[in-house]
This record gives sequence, structure tokens and C-alpha cells, in this order.
Amino acid sequence: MLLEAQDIGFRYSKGPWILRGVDMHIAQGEIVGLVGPSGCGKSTFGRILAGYEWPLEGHVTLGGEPLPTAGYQPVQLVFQHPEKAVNSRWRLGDTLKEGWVPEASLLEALGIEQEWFKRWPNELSGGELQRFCIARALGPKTRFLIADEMTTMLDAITQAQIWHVVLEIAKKQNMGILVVSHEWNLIKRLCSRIIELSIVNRDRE
Ligand SMILES: Nc1ncnc2c1ncn2[C@@H]1O[C@H](COP(=O)(O)OP(=O)(O)OP(=O)(O)O)[C@@H](O)[C@H]1O
Repeated sequence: MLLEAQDIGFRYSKGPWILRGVDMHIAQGEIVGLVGPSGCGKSTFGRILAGYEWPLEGHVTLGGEPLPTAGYQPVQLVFQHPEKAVNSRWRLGDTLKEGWVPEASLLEALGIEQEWFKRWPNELSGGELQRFCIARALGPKTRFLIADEMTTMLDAITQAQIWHVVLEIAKKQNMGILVVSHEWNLIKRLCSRIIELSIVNRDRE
């Protein structure tokens, strides 16, 4: 199954075009890097791939079909700011169980403590909260993971531990991953292919 973006064009309201004519595909089981200068639209593209934004031009398909608009989203996005990805009025245990119920072994591997379940999001550090977001995204129905600066806020050792767990699950579930990052070492270590986005040439508008 392929996650495909064809001829994607996007801009926010009447602002300048952020993306124009962007093509990409990822196969299940493939790990692909997405790089490019700050502001070129990597996060925006990640949001489009996961169905959070609708492209103004082109389309995104999963296995040849449009992304589902209801139910579990098989393209999961984990981005840099976990505090924006969880409901601040839900205890973390409820947030986690919203999508699926992860096994204790996965929680342990991600360093998630049971005691955190009854806490509110603002009672964890950013890195602790991010582990919840990662666990939530790794459900059995996830086919592709968009990891947008997913481990940027973690120290090097925790970052390596988390990627080890994510790669293991991705392999087991034949998941494809798009790794969006400014960290070249991480991209080179993880990815078999790298896609480069560039700033849209304003002369084309
Ligand atoms: N909600 C929004 N409304 C208007 N403009 C936005 C919005 N979100 C992002 N932008 C603009 O869209 C452009 C692309 O932003 P985006 O975050 O996708 O880039 P990026 O490549 O991920 O950047 P970085 O590497 O710095 O994280 C930027 O110029 C940004 O200012």
C-alpha cells in the first residue's frame, strides 16, 4: 500500500503559496526523510498527508483511495509540540485510550509510567507528554507515521530509545514512516531515501 501525494499546492488563506507541485510517495515498511530549509512547508505538508489540512491543488491517496474523513486515521502525525496534540481537559489515561489500548510492554519500552495516567497534560514535561503521543499514534491500524521533529525535545539517549521502539513496531506492523527533521545524523541513520522540499519560487505565482 502506498501513501501518495500528487501535485500538491497549498497556501494559508490568501497568503503566498507554501507548496506547489509537490509529489511524493512512501510504501509500507519504508522510512523516508523529509528535509528542507526552515519555513519551506515541511510541517504543512505533514499535516496534509495526515488529513489535518486539505490541499488546494492535487490530492493525497492511501492505497489509491482518498484519506478517510471519519474513524481511525491510518496516517498518524506526531509533531513537535505534544501540548498542542492533547486535550488539556482530559487526564492522560483517557487521551491514550481514545485511539487504542497499548500493551504494558509498549508503555514500558517508551518509558511511560502508569502513575502518569491520572495526571493532566500540564503535569508532565514536554518529553514525557510526547511519549504518550507516540504511543497513541502506534495503534494496530496505523499504516503510516508522519514524525515531524518527533524527538527533537528529547535528550540523545531517550531519542535513541524511542526510535528503537518505534522502528521495531513499524517493522512488525509494516508501517511506513516519514521522518521530518533538521537533524541530518538522525535522517541519515534512519532513512533509506530522502526527499528535499524547497521554498516555492514566488515568480511562479
Ligand atoms: N496557520 C498558519 N497560517 C498562516 N501561515 C502559516 C501557518 N502555519 C504555517 N504558516 C507559514 O507557512 C510556512 C511554512 O510553515 P511550516 O511550518 O510548514 O514550515 P517548515 O518547513 O515545517 O518550517 P520549520 O523547519 O521552521 O519547522 C511558513 O512561512 C509559516 O510562517
